[in-house]
Amino acid sequence: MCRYTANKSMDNCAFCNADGDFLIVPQTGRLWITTECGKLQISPGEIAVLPQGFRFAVDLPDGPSRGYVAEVFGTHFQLPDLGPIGANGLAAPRDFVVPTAWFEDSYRPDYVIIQKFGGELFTAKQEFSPFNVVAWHGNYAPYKYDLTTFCPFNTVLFDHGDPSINTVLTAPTDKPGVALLDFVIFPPRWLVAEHTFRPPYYHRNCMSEFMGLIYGGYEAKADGFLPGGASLHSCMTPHGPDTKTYEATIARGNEAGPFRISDTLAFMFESCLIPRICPWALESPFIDRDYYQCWIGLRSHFTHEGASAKDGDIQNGEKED
Ligand SMILES: O=C(O)Cc1cc(O)ccc1O
Ligand SMILES: [Fe+2]
Repeated sequence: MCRYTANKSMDNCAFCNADGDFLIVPQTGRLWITTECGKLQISPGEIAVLPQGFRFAVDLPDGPSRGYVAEVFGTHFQLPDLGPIGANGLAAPRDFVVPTAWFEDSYRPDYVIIQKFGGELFTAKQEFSPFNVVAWHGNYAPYKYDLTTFCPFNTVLFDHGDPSINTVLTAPTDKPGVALLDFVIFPPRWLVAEHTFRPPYYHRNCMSEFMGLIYGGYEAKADGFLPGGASLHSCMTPHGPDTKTYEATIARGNEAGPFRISDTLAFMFESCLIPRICPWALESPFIDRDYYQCWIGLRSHFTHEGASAKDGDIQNGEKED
């Protein structure tokens, strides 16, 4: 999982990932992607999956562009099992779009194919465009998906559900319920839970969570998490809402009515693997070394008031020996 930035369209060259599948999440600037199956044009708010082995070239119609990419090995993305949700909900198969065949039959001297294989890049030269497929059929193809067509399900009475309820696509492992990578979104939606702390709970867990923001703000971060930014909470690293969000939520109390979270689109790549941070990222001047400050000042709002002390309870000020 990583972020990408690009300032130049690919010229007379194509890329091919022999290792795994790419999931691309643009945040700024459209991507016009030519593949062997045809063209996919994606805008921020849409995603594309470029499966292992397809050659593709990317044009930047809006100039400089950035976003996020996840890569999975040894399996492919699929829709999550809907379980008790039943037949319909979350991402619907009808909203996934595959390209229509498109081809160019031209002489292209010095056309370069860049192939990622075993984590290394190899180049080969040829004299023709790789986009010479006149027609295709089958069920292994690049595709795109518009995240606004996602139909969220969530709590309608109490408690905060696991974010996996917002899974758009999952790359499974052999262990049921444990994903190599879940692509989860936090789209505009209604919050209605009663007697519930509605933002994400404070937690640490066995999955590693890489988050990005496509537009707007994120419900757990009042400050410091901006569109285009990213956070990583690796396996068993405690995290949760920043102090400002926590205090604002507590101040609203139990009587907060239905509330619509609008103008926001955050997402998470959630993996059972532990991401290794590359030196390039660790040395980046853009690392937020003060990130922990967002939790400074967190204080307990719990009191013993109203609770009758039982024998054996430890009272404030007493010491346990
Ligand atoms: O950490 C996060 O912000 C992502 C997240 C959101 C949520 O609603 C519940 C759990 C969780 O990890
Ligand atoms: Fe989390």
